[in-house]
Amino acid sequence: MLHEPAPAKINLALHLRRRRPDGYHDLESLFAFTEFGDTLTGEAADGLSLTLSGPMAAAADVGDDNLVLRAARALASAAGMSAGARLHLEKRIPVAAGLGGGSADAAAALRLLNRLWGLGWPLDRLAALAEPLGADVPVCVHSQTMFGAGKGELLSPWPGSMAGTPLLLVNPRVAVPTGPVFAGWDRQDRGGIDRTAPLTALRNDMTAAAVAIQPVISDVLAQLSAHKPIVARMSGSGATCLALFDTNAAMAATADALAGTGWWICATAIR
Ligand SMILES: C[C@](O)(CO)[C@H](O)COP(=O)(O)OP(=O)(O)OC[C@H]1O[C@@H](n2ccc(N)nc2=O)[C@H](O)[C@@H]1O
Ligand SMILES: Nc1ncnc2c1ncn2[C@@H]1O[C@H](COP(=O)(O)OP(=O)(O)OP(=O)(O)O)[C@@H](O)[C@H]1O
Repeated sequence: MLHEPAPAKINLALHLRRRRPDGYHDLESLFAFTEFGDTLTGEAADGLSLTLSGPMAAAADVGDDNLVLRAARALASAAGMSAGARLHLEKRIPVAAGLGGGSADAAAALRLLNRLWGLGWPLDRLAALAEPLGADVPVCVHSQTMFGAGKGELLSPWPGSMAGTPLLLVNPRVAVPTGPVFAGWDRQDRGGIDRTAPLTALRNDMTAAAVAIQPVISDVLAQLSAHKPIVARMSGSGATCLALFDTNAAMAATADALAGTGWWICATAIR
């Protein structure tokens, strides 16, 4: 039995640049990954199957459309073989939450099946195959802090490590679909990411459009900011917001203070 972690993705910064003729958006993002995530397990089998368990399994129960299965079929087809694997997903990442959950699962499937089927493909080759599965899937194949441009698939290394930095994730238990948030962007290019700037000088340009759809997101950001984190910011298209802290004690105190809200709260760290 093979095990593969599917770390949740966060956008420490997300700067939108322009709407493209194909309807997608060129962006710049500082992507990072968390110690928290889903877990995919798999073993050899004749046909392809997927079972789900875990706190968020119901929302990810989308049958043949599951990104794990779509990734498996894409890899088998590219490798010229028939897809055979018995897969199981422990689903913990909230769905439609800005944490790239489905993308993380698709990427985990590519890494796991690359091993199970003895393909030996390098990560860059898996990431190229991942592009049609979703804009976040290539970076999830790497699952490490990276700078992304284009739709998010033009990846380059981010110098320095933030691994171990205490991180709080808070989702007000509302699902936010990605497309409508992009559509609500005011199309003002506020500039790309200055790689030498401190995190606090960077932005998530999707925040206003997401707040227009789910106003509770501004409450989450206000409550996190009140506890003086290094930075508090929405991730992706929301509604999950993240806060980075200097110490685990400061993170835990903030988690305690928000416990009464009924929001989904996850105390973790950057991986
Ligand atoms: C918001 C982010 O999560 C930030 O990391 C990503 O840009 C979105 O990644 P994703 O969910 O994997 O996106 P996809 O599944 O490829 O696209 C969902 C929808 O978002 C919009 N979309 C996505 C990525 C992008 N660069 N421009 C877009 O306009 C498109 O309307 C698309 O139909
Ligand atoms: N394994 C999966 N886990 C979650 N959602 C999946 C999965 N497979 C397919 N989906 C579909 O993908 C949709 C988006 O879910 P996901 O959690 O990936 O989005 P997200 O957190 O909004 O991502 P992003 O950070 O890119 O905005 C779901 O509504 C669901 O229909």
